[in-house]
Amino acid sequence: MKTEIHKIAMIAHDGKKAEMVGFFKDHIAVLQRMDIVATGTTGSHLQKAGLTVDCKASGPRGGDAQIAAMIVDGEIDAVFFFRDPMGKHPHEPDVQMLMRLCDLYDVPLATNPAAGHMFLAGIEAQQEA
Ligand SMILES: O=C(CO)COP(=O)(O)O
Repeated sequence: MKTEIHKIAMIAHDGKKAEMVGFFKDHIAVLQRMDIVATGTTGSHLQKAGLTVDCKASGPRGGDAQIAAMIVDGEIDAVFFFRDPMGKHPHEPDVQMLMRLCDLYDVPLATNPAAGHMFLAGIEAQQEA
């Protein structure tokens, strides 16, 4: 696992987008120092909330797959993917692929806000050290 986190991916299913924006607001200081890539609709929510984000395609139109390719290329240090466990997603194979590649390439993957808070607490502690 990479110990320094510079570039992260942020992705949220529709039922989790409000939580993703709240999460961003809770951690605005540390997140603003990172390069952030996001799936399309998640990214536009984050942009509206004030974050500079590189927006890929919307998830159902291949955005998860684009971010998965970046993981293969070693371009992503951590993924925050707030999944909606109650939703059905037409691009579920892409979602599974992205998560599999996180495991294959040992990229930290937070699938809910509680894990995300712990990740960022760890990153903040590293940056202060
Ligand atoms: O569907 C998603 C993740 O699988 C998220 O995509 P959007 O951010 O474009 O809604």
